[in-house]
Amino acid sequence: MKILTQTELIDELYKIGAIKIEDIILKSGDLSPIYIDLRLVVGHPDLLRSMSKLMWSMVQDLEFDLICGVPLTAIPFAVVMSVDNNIPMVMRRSSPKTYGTKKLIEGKFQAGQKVLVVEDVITSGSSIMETVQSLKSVGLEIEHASIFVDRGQKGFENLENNGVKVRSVLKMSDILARLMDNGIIKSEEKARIQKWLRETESKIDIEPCS
Ligand SMILES: O=C(O)c1cc(=O)[nH]c(=O)n1[C@@H]1O[C@H](COP(=O)(O)O)[C@@H](O)[C@H]1O
Repeated sequence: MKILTQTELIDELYKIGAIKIEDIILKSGDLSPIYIDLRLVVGHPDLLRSMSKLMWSMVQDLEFDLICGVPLTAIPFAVVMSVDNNIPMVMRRSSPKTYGTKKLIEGKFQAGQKVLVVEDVITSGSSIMETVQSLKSVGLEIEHASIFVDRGQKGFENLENNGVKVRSVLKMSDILARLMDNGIIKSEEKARIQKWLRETESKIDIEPCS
């Protein structure tokens, strides 16, 4: 299987409509001029596998016992990483079940085990922190997160300040540079998007977590 290079990957993501140069409301409520929609990747199994292999290559030197994808979009990436490398997975529910076992974290684990958290896109890092807190509440330990796209706003810094080190495959700056190289955006548009990303960054904070 051919592993895509960074530029091939950006071209492919643009081709399937996963990189959108249009105003879209973020989780934060801000209207962003660019949006990365990796939910579309499940419709392209070769691309999903290629992206998961790249995510794995960024973290394979680290020590962890389990993998946990942030629900929902990162779960397919976490499954491929788990199956390809024979590392067990756990799954976080958005709220504990009110029936049956009433568990928040599903799967087989023991307190003290180290979990690699997997996420598709980070903006503030708040989605990762919600999963990290749930994992910690059952005694699991989290040191690292594997991300596909870091929007280059404050997520990296917010997560590091909360004890989670981030390794990402792509940064928003790589995406913007490639979109300009292949003529999809012009330099004025790139500058406009970069200005927006810089200006909104100062508003992006997350609560410190214990
Ligand atoms: O809403 C976002 O910030 C966001 C931006 C983007 O380009 N793509 C995208 O998928 N998102 C969503 O926002 C989440 C990450 O935002 P944070 O929790 O602020 O880091 C991701 O899990 C996505 O659900």
